[in-house]
Amino acid sequence: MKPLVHGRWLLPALLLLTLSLVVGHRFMPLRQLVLLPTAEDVRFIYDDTDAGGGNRVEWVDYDNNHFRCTRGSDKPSLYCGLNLSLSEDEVHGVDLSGFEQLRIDLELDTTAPLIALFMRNFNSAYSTAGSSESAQYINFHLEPDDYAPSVVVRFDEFRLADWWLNGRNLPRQYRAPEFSNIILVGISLSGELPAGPHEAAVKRLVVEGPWVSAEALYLGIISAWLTGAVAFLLLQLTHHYRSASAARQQYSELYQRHRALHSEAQTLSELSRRDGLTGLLNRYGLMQAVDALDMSAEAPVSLLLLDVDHFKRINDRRGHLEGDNVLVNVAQLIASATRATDILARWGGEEFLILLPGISGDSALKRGESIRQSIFEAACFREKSLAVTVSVGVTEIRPSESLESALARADQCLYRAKGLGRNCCVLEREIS
Ligand SMILES: Nc1nc2c(ncn2[C@@H]2O[C@H](COP(=O)(O)OP(=O)(O)OP(=O)(O)O)[C@@H](O)[C@H]2O)c(=O)[nH]1
Repeated sequence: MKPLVHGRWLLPALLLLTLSLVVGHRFMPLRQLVLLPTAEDVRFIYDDTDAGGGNRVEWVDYDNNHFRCTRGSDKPSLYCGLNLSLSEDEVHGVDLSGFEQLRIDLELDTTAPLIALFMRNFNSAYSTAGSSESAQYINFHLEPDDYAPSVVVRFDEFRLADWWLNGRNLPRQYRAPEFSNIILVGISLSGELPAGPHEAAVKRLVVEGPWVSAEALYLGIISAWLTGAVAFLLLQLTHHYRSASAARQQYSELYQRHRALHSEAQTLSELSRRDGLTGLLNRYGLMQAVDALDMSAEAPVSLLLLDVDHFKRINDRRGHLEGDNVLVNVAQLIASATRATDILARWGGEEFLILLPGISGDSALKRGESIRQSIFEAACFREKSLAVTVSVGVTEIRPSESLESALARADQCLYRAKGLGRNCCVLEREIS
């Protein structure tokens, strides 16, 4: 399974993306909502005549929101301005809470000491339908130094007017400006207007704010990182689990193969030590068995060298296959006449070698005699009218003597047995 290579690039890429979002968010163009002019804007001008004031308002150019306030000198100057309605029923307004500032493009020709920008927010918690006066009055006063063709006022600069707040006994949460349901936006030439005409044209009224609030952005980034981290951990866990399973599977397969090879090697090793026809040890197997034998601990150790008599004749008369059978039967007879601790080997064609640990030369002679007898009388040969006999050379291996040396003596004994007419055993002593 491939490791998660792409993970190397993913982390720097995500860090870069996060950094870009955090930094880029500050420089992203703001979302805008144009309040004026719009195709269906509803606006009207007003003055303080009914309140006993001395200001008179009139349109100079309705299409361009251009109005004039003329101050009469005999009465007080209260207010005079232009309102923009954002609600048909003065109850359902526009939610501006996602915005951050108000931008107003103005053309002014006035010496008014103040220009009030204001909004009204309807909330049934403190407002009554049909009474626009009950909607929150949120305002900000521009002073002459602030007058400019384009003025921006942040929402956090707006305040609730004291005259609206006083006497209402509102709970604390309603004593701060709300922008969630604005039903009216207005501009008013305020303060003590100098006598004479004052003109203002509202070219454009726009609210602006980020497409995504900083709070939502950071929350989104944190959520994305947390989700990513959990997903990454899960992927890692799955990856490691699969790798571990694959490794376990591989280990198990290798172990099975190792066991099969081991058993095969044991079989081959065993085969390499055995004679293919009789199943007795071959020369190589015998040497290994002798190497493993502690001669001094097992002393005395005797050696029998046994040869089938006139075997060539058997082969010639009964065929090679029958000759093989004779060799197999002789091996079986030898095996059944010996102990498990004795070491049996096929030494050559029709020659067998028997090592008898813990057995002296005299006892070995008796054993050789017993083996010779059992072969001579074997029913398996008599049944086939086969006269199978063996001659045996017997010797006791001397302390520290090599096998080759003892074998040479046993061979002499065997030669002597053949000379004595075969089908007999000769002990080394008998020829010395
Ligand atoms: N069938 C068979 N014959 C074998 C095998 N190995 C050797 N021989 C034969 O054994 C015979 C041994 O003959 P000789 O060495 O002349 O000995 P012998 O006929 O037994 O005579 P003596 O040893 O003097 O009694 C040969 O003919 C070999 O071909 C074998 O594995 N199978």
